[in-house]
Amino acid sequence: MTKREKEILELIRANPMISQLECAEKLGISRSAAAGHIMNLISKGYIAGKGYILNEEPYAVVIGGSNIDILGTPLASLIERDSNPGTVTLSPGGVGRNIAENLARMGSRVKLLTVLGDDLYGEKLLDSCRNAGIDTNHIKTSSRFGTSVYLSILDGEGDMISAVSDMQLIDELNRDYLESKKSIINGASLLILDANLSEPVLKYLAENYGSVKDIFVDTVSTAKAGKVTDLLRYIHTIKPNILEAEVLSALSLKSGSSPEEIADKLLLSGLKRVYLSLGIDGILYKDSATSRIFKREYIEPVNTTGAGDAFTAALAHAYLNDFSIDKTLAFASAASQLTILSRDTINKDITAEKIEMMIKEGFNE
Ligand SMILES: Nc1ncnc2c1ncn2[C@@H]1O[C@H](COP(=O)(O)OP(=O)(O)OP(=O)(O)O)[C@@H](O)[C@H]1O
Ligand SMILES: O=c1[nH]cc([C@@H]2O[C@H](CO)[C@@H](O)[C@H]2O)c(=O)[nH]1
Repeated sequence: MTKREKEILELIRANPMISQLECAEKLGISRSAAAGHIMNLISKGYIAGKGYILNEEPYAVVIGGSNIDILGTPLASLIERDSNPGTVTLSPGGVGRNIAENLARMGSRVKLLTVLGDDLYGEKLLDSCRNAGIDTNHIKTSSRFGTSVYLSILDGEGDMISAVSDMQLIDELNRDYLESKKSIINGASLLILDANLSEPVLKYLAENYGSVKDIFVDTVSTAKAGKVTDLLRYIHTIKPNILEAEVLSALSLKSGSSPEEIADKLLLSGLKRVYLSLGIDGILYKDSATSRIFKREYIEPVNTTGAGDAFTAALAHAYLNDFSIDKTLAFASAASQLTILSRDTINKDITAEKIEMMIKEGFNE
């Protein structure tokens, strides 16, 4: 398929009833040229029939941050305010990008809307996304700031001690860019956002798409979760950990609220489904009719970074494939477990089949 045919196919995918003239105008070519490309797409079998109805799977659109993760792990217990011998590794990261990569590796179709710097890290991230099977055609590259970086120090157990995220570039993921991707977003079966996005962008997406699309949100961190507090009514599914849920609900365990009460308060806002992640204690799920606690056996983590992102991706895969709530809980928890067994933020071996196997046989086999 030529680049031009690809562009036309994207337009038709987003709007199967689009006319030749509209295609031509959007691409700045003549109507007859557009007609020629469409004929080629028909003869190559990409267009199934009149009306341009395509035979294709539904897809998710992920809109969020991409980072290079630099993870330092000391060989012995960390000595603060000192230089610790250990290992330093680089891996592709960023919550939105991680969700997209996990989702693609699970076998779902996914298009990523993110922004990368015009530098080596940006190229590395673009490659990693392509290799994972993400549709990268709509990613923005900007030379205004460098590619975002996340720097984290882990303890001997693979748990994060502290981290700094440098993500100024996310401001380039702005309303103008998203307006230009309207047709891609409109064609999505599911919209997944992360709280790396700026407050105005989150508001714009929630207000414009919340009533026509199911929106999943990953709250990222306690520092960023607060950006979606006033948008909960537009959100279908959210997966905060307990600290992020405290920010969202303005309740706290310390002042006597239980995780159930915190989840209930979030549901009162109009949100449909809450997966409250409790770390090694598992997950509390709540919707207006159901409440469940789900916990798998404890496993010794290698690196817990990215466990939550794999969980959100698995929720999305389950949604796109109509899993029951029970199956969703088992699937998403097993996806997190596979992730914490990997040294990198993403377990490159993650597939839906591997996750199913983990559910049946446990992690030893
Ligand atoms: N050591 C462990 N053993 C078994 N399951 C675990 C373990 N750690 C995490 N999990 C599973 O992974 C899920 C998500 O983990 P966790 O609560 O650490 O992520 P999070 O805080 O939501 O996200 P993030 O990765 O962004 O910090 C948990 O709900 C649990 O099901
Ligand atoms: O503020 C942020 N901190 C951390 C991340 C990313 O979280 C991932 C782990 O869950 C990791 O890849 C990091 O880049 C982010 O996107 N924004």
